[in-house]
Amino acid sequence: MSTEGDYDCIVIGAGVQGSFSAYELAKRGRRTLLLEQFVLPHSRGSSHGQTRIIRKAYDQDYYTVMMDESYRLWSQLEEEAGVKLYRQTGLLVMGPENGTYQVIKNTLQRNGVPMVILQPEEFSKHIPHVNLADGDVALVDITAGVLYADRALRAVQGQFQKLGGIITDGQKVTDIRPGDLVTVMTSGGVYRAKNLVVTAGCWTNTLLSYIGLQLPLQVLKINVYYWKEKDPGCYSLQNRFPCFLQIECPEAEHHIYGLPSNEYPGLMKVCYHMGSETKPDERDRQMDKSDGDILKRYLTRCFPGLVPEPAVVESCLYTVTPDEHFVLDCHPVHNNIVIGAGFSGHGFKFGPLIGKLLCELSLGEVPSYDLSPFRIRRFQEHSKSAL
Ligand SMILES: Cc1cc2nc3c(=O)[nH]c(=O)nc-3n(C[C@H](O)[C@H](O)[C@H](O)COP(=O)(O)OP(=O)(O)OC[C@H]3O[C@@H](n4cnc5c(N)ncnc54)[C@H](O)[C@@H]3O)c2cc1C
Ligand SMILES: O=C(O)[C@@H]1CCCC=N1
Repeated sequence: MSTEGDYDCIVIGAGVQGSFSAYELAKRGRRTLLLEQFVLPHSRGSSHGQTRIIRKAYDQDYYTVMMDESYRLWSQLEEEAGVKLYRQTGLLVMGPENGTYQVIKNTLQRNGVPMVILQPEEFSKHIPHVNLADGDVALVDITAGVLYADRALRAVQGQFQKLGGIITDGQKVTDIRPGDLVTVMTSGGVYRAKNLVVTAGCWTNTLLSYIGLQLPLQVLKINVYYWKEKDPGCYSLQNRFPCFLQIECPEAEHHIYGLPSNEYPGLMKVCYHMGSETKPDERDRQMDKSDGDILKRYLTRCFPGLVPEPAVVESCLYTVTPDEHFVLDCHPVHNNIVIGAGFSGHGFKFGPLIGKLLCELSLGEVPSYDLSPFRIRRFQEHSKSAL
């Protein structure tokens, strides 16, 4: 058993959201313990892997507005840690003129986000090697790009430790006792703190079951596919190929997205924004790869420069809420317990801001943004509160 200790705050889960929350708390002078069940770094949750998309192209204003600050916080971390975490590539958004594409375009315009609308007749001049589907239109969110995910986790955890924060990995939290001092039991010790932040990704409901709460969260296994370029480099970051988001296409019910080839030379990451249900500890027993067939059909039609057979397949997990919006809130009864969950496959880019917001909630401050879209009580009819 490790040494017991009292902290101002304990954060459970060292994924992107827990790591940034711990870092913010330490920056604000709080003695903070970050607990992680696996030995770090690990690839069993949602935050591992080389890359993520960062963008302002959203269908809700509040995400676009929040991204303004998130970009600034990412660049602050880059400066503090002396590492490059973001590469601007732009995000090519393609889809039928009406529907989600139009909503995203309106949001970008309303919020003055720099973008380029590509006329179909000049599309291939700007974006070679891509066939814009008949009836589709396209724009580029200029602000968007690639975040180096694994590197970002290393950077934020390193900065947290430099501020005196303690990371205890390889210790699974097995019970939580609420109170003025919250007691957290792990496989290796017992810890106490005035405040607790739960950022446990797909395992959130297991942890919430110790404190009388359940959220309507669905866990999905996402197959992360890389596809070989026929002409190496033709979709590469070095050749200024952008990230892309394909909305509403005949092959797919859900979005398809991709990032330029970079981390594995000659391979481009293209994935389906949907997966099959799993339990977090049984991810590798979920073998459904039907999304691969959807992607093959789409790539054959729209990305003729890729071999339509996956070259590399990795795995990752989404924790999805019914409306795909995050959960950022205090526990309904124990207000010294804060929950950050349900990032629904789009939370990485917000990491630094989520950390700041969860820190503000934890310190009892008025949060910097209106958090009503992220409240637990929106799930009234879904939530199985055992309180
Ligand atoms: C394939 C894929 C592509 C994505 N693409 C994008 C993208 O392009 N842009 C974007 O913005 N977002 C993207 N996302 C989403 C983003 O990566 C997630 O929203 C984010 O990583 C969620 O982080 P988290 O900290 O909530 O969860 P996690 O990273 O899973 O962290 C939770 C941590 O809690 C730990 N934990 C759980 N239970 C316990 C316990 N009992 N005791 C101790 N520790 C515990 C876990 O081990 C884990 O390390 C993508 C996600 C996936 C899977
Ligand atoms: O959040 C993102 O940018 C990616 C791409 C679109 C679907 C989900 N994640």
